[in-house]
Amino acid sequence: TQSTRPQRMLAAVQKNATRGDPRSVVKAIDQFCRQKEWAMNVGDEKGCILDSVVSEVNPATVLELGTYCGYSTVRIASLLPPHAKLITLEFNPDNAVIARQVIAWAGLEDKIQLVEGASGDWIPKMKEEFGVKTFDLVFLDHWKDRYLPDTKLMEECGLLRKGSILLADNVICPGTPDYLEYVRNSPRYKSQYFKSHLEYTKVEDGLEKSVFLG
Ligand SMILES: CNc1ncnc2c1ncn2[C@@H]1O[C@H](/C=C/CNC(=O)c2cc(-c3ccc(F)cc3)cc(O)c2O)[C@@H](O)[C@H]1O
Ligand SMILES: [Mg+2]
Repeated sequence: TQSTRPQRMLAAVQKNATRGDPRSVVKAIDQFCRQKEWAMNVGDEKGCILDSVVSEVNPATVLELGTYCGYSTVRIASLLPPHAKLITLEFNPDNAVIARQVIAWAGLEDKIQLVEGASGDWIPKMKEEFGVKTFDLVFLDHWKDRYLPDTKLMEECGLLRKGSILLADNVICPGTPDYLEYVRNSPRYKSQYFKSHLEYTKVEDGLEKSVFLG
């Protein structure tokens, strides 16, 4: 039976990366996507911007919306201080199966909680289910038309505090126009655009970093 792209990506990790070495997992996926098959990971170029924001924020609690195969999950978790926690939401069970194995290969299971389900269902339950008060950093990389509704939901559920950082992928390509308009014009956010390129291509894309002002 035909394999899927996530399955082939996982095979590339298991073949080329060293168990317990997150950077080698990231490198193996980037090589697979450059040399074999494009895939919608945040990638190495935008990944460096992601790394610098994570290092600057030094978050104790991180929420990722849209795990996919776990590339950015591993990238973020590899930079977290001890005892920091990353919760990542993924509603496609096939992708979740792959992501769990990528996370395990990187040896980051202790820092990452992959929750299977939809962001809209889980955001309202974060406090009661996971004992999370607020998130220091949220990485948005799921369906692009869900960035805005989920951001409003996080506000309503009190999951953002003064200084919480939202970092959104793909604000140019495929684009998240309603989200961009909101964070750039709302008095409750201070927003900044980091120009880059769509993963593994020369097409323009970028990350939007938005500080919640409370
Ligand atoms: C809505 N709530 C949700 N809750 C939980 N998981 C959710 C989810 N929405 C989507 N997901 C999951 O996130 C992942 C979806 C990510 C969507 N990303 C994109 O569409 C995307 C697409 C591109 C892209 C860019 C150019 C192009 F020509 C083709 C594709 C580039 C990217 O970097 C992207 O992130 C899947 O694993 C999906 O199952
Ligand atoms: Mg993306």
